[in-house]
Amino acid sequence: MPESALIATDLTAGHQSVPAVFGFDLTLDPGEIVSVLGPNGAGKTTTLLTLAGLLAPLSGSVSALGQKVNHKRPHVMARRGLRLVPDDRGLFASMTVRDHLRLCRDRPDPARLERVLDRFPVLSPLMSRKVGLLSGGEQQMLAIAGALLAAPRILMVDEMSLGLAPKVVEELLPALRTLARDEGIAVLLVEQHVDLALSVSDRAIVLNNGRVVLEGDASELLDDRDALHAAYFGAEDS
Ligand SMILES: Nc1ncnc2c1ncn2[C@@H]1O[C@H](COP(=O)(O)OP(=O)(O)OP(=O)(O)O)[C@@H](O)[C@H]1O
Repeated sequence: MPESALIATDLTAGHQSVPAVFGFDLTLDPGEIVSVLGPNGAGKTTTLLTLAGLLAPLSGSVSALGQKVNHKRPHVMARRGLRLVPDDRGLFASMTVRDHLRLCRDRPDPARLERVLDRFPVLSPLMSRKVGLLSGGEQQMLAIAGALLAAPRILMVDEMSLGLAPKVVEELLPALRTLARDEGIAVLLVEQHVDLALSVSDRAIVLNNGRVVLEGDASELLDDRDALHAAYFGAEDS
């Protein structure tokens, strides 16, 4: 068995000492895609930021790539291969696309750049354009392309489908599935598009009010509409 890419144990996470996520456990393996789902304010982004080392846990522990995540030095984990695409995309608006992609690479690797751009052909003619002038969808593709260029071992994406045309999402998500499998990247997605996320994931976790209310095999959850509905909106009285 390969070593797990990410392990979170009994995590309590929140902001300014106010907890928003309680008792969260996760084991994420290389090549696996797990989606974190749930209604607005459920605690998905808080969880992701804490797992990525950008927010200190209030209690519990997180280890990634065989090392305890040091929340005071998140760049160390980034260098080891943990990449997060935040929901605001984290781009440099005044740079050109070319310079932005250059910045995303630890080491120049033209072959990898070519492979990544193959997945995002829309970016190729935009290399000289300023990032701030790209459309929302183009910016999202650039953010994901930039994260992939760094050859991540763990990739976390907050709201991947945000601003993307449905057709693009339909192509991008399966491409992510292939990448995860071929390169052994452990992927954690936060997604509002439940069916899309489940269709590409191995497992899913539904948070509501900061607590895990449902988790399991993605294909089984996809078939269990009642359980999903109850996880989002609460069980109806019979
Ligand atoms: N910077 C912050 N300071 C204080 N509270 C915050 C902060 N960010 C989020 N919260 C609170 O933490 C809780 C969880 O928010 P979070 O953003 O993690 O939810 P989410 O599931 O990602 O929501 P959405 O789907 O709407 O983006 C919410 O009650 C939110 O108001």
